[in-house]
Amino acid sequence: MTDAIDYARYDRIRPIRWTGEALELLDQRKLPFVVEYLSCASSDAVADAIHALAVRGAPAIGISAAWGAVLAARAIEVTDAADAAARLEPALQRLNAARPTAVNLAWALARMRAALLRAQAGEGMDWRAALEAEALAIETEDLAANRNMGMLGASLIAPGSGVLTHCNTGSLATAGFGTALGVIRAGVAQGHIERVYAGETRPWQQGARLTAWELMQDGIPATLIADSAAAHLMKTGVVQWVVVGADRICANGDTANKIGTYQLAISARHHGAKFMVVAPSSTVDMETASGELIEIEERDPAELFAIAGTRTVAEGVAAWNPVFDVTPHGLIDAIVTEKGIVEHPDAASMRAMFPD
Ligand SMILES: CSC[C@H]1O[C@H](OP(=O)(O)O)[C@H](O)[C@@H]1O
Repeated sequence: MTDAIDYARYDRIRPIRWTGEALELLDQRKLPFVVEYLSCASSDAVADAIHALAVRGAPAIGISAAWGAVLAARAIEVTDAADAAARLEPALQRLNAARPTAVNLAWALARMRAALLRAQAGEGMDWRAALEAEALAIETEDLAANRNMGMLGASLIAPGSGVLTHCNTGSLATAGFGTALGVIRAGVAQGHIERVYAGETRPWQQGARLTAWELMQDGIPATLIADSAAAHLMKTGVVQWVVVGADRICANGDTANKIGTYQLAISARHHGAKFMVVAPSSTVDMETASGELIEIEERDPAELFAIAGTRTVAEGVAAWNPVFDVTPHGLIDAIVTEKGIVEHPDAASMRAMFPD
């Protein structure tokens, strides 16, 4: 499924680097003009980097937390795996508390706890080695999933199409290639996608600062739009698909994603554009029945008061800064994961795709 694309050309951007001693994170607060890595030598440093959005993107924060668990394991002086679980738990809790909405964080930490349990049961290698192998597996699986989803999602897009995307869902948000941006990369490579539009994604500007940078690195022509221009763009008829990522997909297909996604879905439906959510199965949370149960992260209102460090708002005004919203499954035409495509998602079709 994935042999038609030269993936090496998309591997230049690596936001997460495990050195064997520390986790190096490409500091996404400084992109696109400063390429600088943050070296995290402890699990708390990783938790801080996730909270501060030095590393962001649902899959990327899950992968980073997994490596954070490896760093925590190295910091505790126990040999017995049974003692390790209890000693490790506070650090895992601090990693999990770094951001609330993306389920990938909790999912990755659950994978690490399960690896520790297997080590405790005496299955094979030393427990610290088992955790390191699990973190590597989580990262490797994510890259393979993205490449597969790219082809699956691109197969839905007819030749000659225009696509609008939101936030950043590329190599910077994952183990590589990206989710929604992976579909765009595959669709462009196959000649299906002729026009790529990226929303700037206020207030953190993931689209303007990160997605535009990734697409220019690829040599893929792209047009940046203000978030507020999206409906007007769709009215002109140049957008056939809106393709976005996800931070948590519920059991009925309701999807939490970057703030502004919900209004894109409403506008897409009004203007006859299709709406695609692309995310690995690590983003699917079958334990959460529907979108109103998802905790929506609210960040410091001050993020709305300045651009690139320059204040643009009068003193004294209040601000409300939710950084995710929920798109109801009825506005989603397709959910693409590495396990396959769920068209017109609802509780039944989601359960059929994710039975256990
Ligand atoms: C493949 S990234 C998924 C998701 O994460 C982003 O949020 P943030 O930049 O705040 O971490 C955005 O919602 C992406 O769609």
